[in-house]
Amino acid sequence: MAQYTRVSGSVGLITLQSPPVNALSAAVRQAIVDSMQRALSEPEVKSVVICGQNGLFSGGADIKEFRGQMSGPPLIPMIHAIEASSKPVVAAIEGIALGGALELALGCHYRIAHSKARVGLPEVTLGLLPGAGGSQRLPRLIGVPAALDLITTGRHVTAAEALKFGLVDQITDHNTVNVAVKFAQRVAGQPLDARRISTYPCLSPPDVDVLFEEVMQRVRRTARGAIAPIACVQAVRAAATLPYNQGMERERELMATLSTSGQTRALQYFFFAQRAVGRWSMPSGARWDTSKPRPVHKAAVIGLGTMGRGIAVALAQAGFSVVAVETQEKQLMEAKQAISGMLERGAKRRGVAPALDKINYGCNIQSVAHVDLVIEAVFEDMALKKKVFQQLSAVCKPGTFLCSNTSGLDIDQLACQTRNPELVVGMHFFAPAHVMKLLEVVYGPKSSPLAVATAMQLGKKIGKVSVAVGNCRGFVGNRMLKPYLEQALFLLEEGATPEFVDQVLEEFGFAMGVFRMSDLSGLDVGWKVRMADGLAVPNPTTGQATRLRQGRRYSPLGDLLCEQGRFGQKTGRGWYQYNKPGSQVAKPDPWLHSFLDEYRAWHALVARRIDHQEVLERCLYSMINEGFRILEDGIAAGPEDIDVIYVFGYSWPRHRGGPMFYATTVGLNKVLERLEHYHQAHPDVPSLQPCDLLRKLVASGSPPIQKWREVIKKVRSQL
Ligand SMILES: CCC/C=C/C(=O)SCCNC(=O)CCNC(=O)[C@H](O)C(C)(C)COP(=O)([O-])OP(=O)([O-])OC[C@H]1O[C@@H](n2cnc3c(N)ncnc32)[C@H](O)[C@@H]1OP(=O)([O-])[O-]
Repeated sequence: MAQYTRVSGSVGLITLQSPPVNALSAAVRQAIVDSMQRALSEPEVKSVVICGQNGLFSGGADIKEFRGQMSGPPLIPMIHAIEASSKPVVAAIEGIALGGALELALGCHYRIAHSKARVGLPEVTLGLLPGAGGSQRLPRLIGVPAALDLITTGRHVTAAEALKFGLVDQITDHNTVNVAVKFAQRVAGQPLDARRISTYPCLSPPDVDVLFEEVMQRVRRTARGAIAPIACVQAVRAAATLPYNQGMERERELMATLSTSGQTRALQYFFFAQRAVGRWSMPSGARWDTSKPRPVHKAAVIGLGTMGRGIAVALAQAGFSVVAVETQEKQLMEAKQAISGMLERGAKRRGVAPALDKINYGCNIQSVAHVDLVIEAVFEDMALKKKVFQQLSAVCKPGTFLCSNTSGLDIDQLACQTRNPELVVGMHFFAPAHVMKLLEVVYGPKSSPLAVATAMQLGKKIGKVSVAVGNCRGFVGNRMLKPYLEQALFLLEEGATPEFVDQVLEEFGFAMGVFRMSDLSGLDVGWKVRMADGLAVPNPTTGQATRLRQGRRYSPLGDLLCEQGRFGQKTGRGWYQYNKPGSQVAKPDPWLHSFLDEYRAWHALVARRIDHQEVLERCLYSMINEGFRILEDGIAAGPEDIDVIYVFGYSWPRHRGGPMFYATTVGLNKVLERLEHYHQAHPDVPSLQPCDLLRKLVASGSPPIQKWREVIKKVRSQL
């Protein structure tokens, strides 16, 4: 809705009213059209101001409406009518003007923004382009280079930056609507021809072709298969090379292609999925809206290796007082230097003072006695972690939350070491912890809703997307990674190369294929875990038995590489070779190819030709199958949690929505049928055996992903 009032005698004020973000729903658009007609027909009204209620201009088109048939007046003619108005129209921008809302403001003759407002055209992040004239008006107003930047990245800019670009005419620290109304009174009756952006020529730099070529190359490189950024460049190019009307026609064509693509559906799903994970629930029935967090003022990090350093930086940068503890004197000094460097570089990038004084260092666990929350980040060794939790329980003041950054160990075993197991949760950060957005908050059977709520809130405050998950080996992310890694190794045994497997996965959209990723993370990490589990054994014998461990098929390939000291990038050798240890440029390694040949000969395996489809299906469907098991087990509350974890923590291409959403685009019946096929071919690989939930979803007609929770509830109630 929108409210129309007359203010100061001669100004028609249109206030958008559609909580929570005044999105431009059909009702809002209709109300704008009606209000404009009224303002134009009332002789007393000399000018118009458009604003949004509750200090928020608008979050743009109503994304929920994209799912169904559009109704109500379309945005394009509505904005054209505003621009063509004979009375000046001023946009009073408070809070945000994003997407269609900024396009609406670009149709106005003037734009006045509050100094704290943010504006942007984030349509690209939803798999779209600014398709209500934004791709044609913005370059005409602020020039091609700046428009290309804003439209292809979707980034929000501050009012100050918008003023610098000429995107807004004025910024104010005062009541924006009042300022805009006064402004509207002043400009009433003035000629408007020079204020209609669609009539402006599009000013391009002399080397505009080179610029478009460069931007297109950059976008193709970084898009990882996403089509919207490319369409955005094409639309701006149309603005730069065609008259306005023809440019609008091109915008319409490109928009039509994007809006029917699977990518925009995936990105819209993902937009809501990101918000859904904040509404967490636990199997006990505890929920986000009934569990209050306790404020955390002071936090501690125990163990200052790579993860601990990143966590300390993330906390300090968000304004928390941090006690950083490392018991080895030499490592403490190194960590101190590294953390200060990270804080200084981060502060320089953000143009703020480094938060060096937020961190106090200590080499004794006693120094955490007075903090509100501790994050343990010592080496991934259960015995060591148990000892730390015993010490923490004895040292910390009553009520301190004790969290572990373990990437997969049993939270419950750690909780059992403490006097208050209800205050123990996992906080699984991803490396580098001050950069990566994902945080898995892991609750054990004893974790209280208070502890979960507090960890979730802390995650939010330090800028993480936090997902609450249950306690099991590997939690959600690493548990699903296991079958994916396993299939990749089996494919090598059967005839593929690391380069081919990686190429297929990177073409799918992963930032890195499985082998390049393993080289980056370090092959020794998984090796140590497999040794502790009794899986990796030295000097295996020949024959079938070597490739069977604990009753299931096993590939010792990764162990054999580690036995040769090939730990990946850090040693300069892994699945690839590198110029020197630490180098990131992976090159195919002839040694590795001969090693694979010898391995196959040793085990009497005959290499066969493996195609693109088999690599994708075996790696991805086995991972998706594990995702269904996770849902069945109640470790993740819904598919959105899994998808958010995979996009933010494991570089799953966002335009494919996450593994569970991807399964719906493939078709659940097809995923089931292919899993059955591969399981028949590899009966000793349990991860290929389709899980019950997948079968039940297919049997119930493959409902849309938004309905899965109902089926899951039914499956669980039958257990
Ligand atoms: C021809 C077409 C051309 C135009 C295309 C477009 O305009 S495309 C659009 C271009 N615009 C964008 O891409 C902007 C997308 N939105 C945002 O970036 C952020 O939501 C924000 C910055 C507006 C507010 O951030 P914040 O952290 O303060 O809050 P929050 O994020 O938690 O959201 C609060 C609630 O509002 C909901 N909701 C929000 N926006 C929309 C919407 N447009 N629609 C519907 N709903 C929307 C959101 O789901 C949530 O609901 P819930 O879960 O409570 O039921």
